[in-house]
Amino acid sequence: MIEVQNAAKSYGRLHALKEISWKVEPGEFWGVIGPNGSGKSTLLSLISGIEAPDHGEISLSGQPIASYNRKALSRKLAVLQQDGLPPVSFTVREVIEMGRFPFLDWRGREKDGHAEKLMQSIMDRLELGDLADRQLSSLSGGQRQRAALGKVMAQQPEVVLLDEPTTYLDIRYQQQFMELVAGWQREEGLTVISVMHDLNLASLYCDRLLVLNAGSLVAMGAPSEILNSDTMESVFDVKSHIVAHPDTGVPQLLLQKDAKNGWSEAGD
Ligand SMILES: Nc1ncnc2c1ncn2[C@@H]1O[C@H](COP(=O)(O)OP(=O)(O)OP(=O)(O)O)[C@@H](O)[C@H]1O
Repeated sequence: MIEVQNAAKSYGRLHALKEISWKVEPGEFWGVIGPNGSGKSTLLSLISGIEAPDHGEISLSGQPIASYNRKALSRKLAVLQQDGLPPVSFTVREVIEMGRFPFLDWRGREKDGHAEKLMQSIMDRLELGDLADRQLSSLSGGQRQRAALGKVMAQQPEVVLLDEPTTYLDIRYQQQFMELVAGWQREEGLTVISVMHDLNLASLYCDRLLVLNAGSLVAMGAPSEILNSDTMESVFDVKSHIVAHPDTGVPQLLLQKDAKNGWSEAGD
């Protein structure tokens, strides 16, 4: 589905990404993890075609990303940022309809006769019915992010790129958001690549994790292969305990308090 071959990107003298090679198969759910500034968003911007690599190749369904025109790319791939929609005066319904842009003909008319049904099913699924006529500027961050997901769903892409999509959400909305994406992915066989800062969420929802550190790809594999105390220390510089999730067995991270900061159990 997506192939990244020796892709590198620098900003001035800073090597944001150094020779990354990576293959994503259709229907996989990948989490991209790594410390601040490790190149996660840069990798996503190369895959989405927003930026071009300095060298190397990125292809989607066997064709270079750069060879797609905007509409053709939008039918294949959608991007959702951490703050997916600004608080503007468009209503939720209008914004979700904007997701249909790649499917409009030259007169701005919908080519797909089932679009109305699709809109309704998205509204129902995301429980946006009551918010449909509200302006984005009157919604909470969590509600706006649900509307942003609706817009991306209306786009009916094959690949979704999510850049820290749950950053501003409270714990309930984080879970709800990831469940909605996971349900959509299972039903449609969607390919998902999500930059994640919350490693426990990443472990719960992603099939595979790609780890970046200082612009280099340092590990990839199932969460059970990746999330261990050694990686946490070498990549993230934190001391942790890894425990198995009682329901699913996937690794979950517990931070250790840092004794270097002068704290000790005995309080001395
Ligand atoms: N447009 C740009 N111009 C200059 N430097 C940039 C630009 N975009 C990113 N960088 C730099 O490239 C490096 C990687 O940035 P990137 O945003 O990809 O990291 P990240 O892993 O997504 O970080 P975070 O977790 O903090 O969001 C950083 O040092 C960043 O400052």
